[in-house]
Amino acid sequence: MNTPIETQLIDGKAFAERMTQKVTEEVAELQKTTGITPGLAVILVGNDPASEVYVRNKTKQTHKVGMRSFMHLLPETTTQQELLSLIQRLNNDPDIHGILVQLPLPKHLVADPIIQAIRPEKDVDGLTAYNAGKLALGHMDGFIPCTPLGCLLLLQQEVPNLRGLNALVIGASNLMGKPMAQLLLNQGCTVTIAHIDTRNTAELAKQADIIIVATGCRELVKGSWIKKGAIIIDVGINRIISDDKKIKLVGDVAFQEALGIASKITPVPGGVGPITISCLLHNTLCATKKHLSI
Ligand SMILES: Nc1nc2c(c(=O)[nH]1)N[C@@H](CN(C=O)c1ccc(C(=O)N[C@@H](CCC(=O)O)C(=O)O)cc1)CN2
Ligand SMILES: [Mg+2]
Repeated sequence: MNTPIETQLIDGKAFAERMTQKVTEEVAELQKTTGITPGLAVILVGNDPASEVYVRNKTKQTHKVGMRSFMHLLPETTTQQELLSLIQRLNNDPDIHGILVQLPLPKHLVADPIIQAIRPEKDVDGLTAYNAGKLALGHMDGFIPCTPLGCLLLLQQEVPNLRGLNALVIGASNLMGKPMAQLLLNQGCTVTIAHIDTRNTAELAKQADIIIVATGCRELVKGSWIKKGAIIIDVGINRIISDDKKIKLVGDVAFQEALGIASKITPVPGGVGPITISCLLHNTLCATKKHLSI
């Protein structure tokens, strides 16, 4: 008989609060000992409403931990060259220790050359070829993209030894799926990556001890895909109109179906999302310390 098991919710919000508190203490200590305040520059091009919310939260939390925030809100009409010139200016500004270009960029801009223009020492999003290459080589001292780093920290809290576990990463973006797979590989997991052209994702999921999903397809992962006792990390954030006509956030996992089958799951909202910004602040603090060689 298929008896349901108790599914534990992984509280990302509480984890993020603890992490942010630690960054706050370290920023105060750094200021006391060196007089230096970490500075984070965030660039947002255009008016994507979700990006505006994320960028506003980044500014708010940057101030809250005692760092300086340099916000660049650019119009939709910004050209590739204007954006590259701004990045050059920020690269050379000694008050700025971290630079981030909020993604996605408007369609007329080509994201990769813009991201690659960021000096690797200020690339707190971990998206330059240098930092991605470091991670691919198994080095953990480069900058690691914030969302996969947050997922790894949550997983390590739940499962101290990940060695030998079967992990399925669904989604292969540079921001999430690819670095996530590298991180899990570096932890000793047997990693499979499923993506848009994968034909048997459900079958792969049934073999997985850990499923990490970041596709933007609402409720893609069904209860029937999940092995009993698996751990699910849901990175998806999809906005839907609920029966009572309110906007509701749902993940890439059919949450209700997963209950009773998964041993642990991150909820949406309140799972992975909040840790993304804590990891950004952590990376900015690390960038400042590296700059000071401490
Ligand atoms: N340059 C980058 N662009 C983007 C990144 C990134 O790491 N670097 N990640 C996402 C957006 N993002 C931060 O930028 C982000 C996404 C979600 C959350 C969050 O707290 N989510 C909440 C729900 C909030 C809501 O949408 O109402 C949750 O899941 O509980 C924070 C940051 C894409 N772009
Ligand atoms: Mg584009």
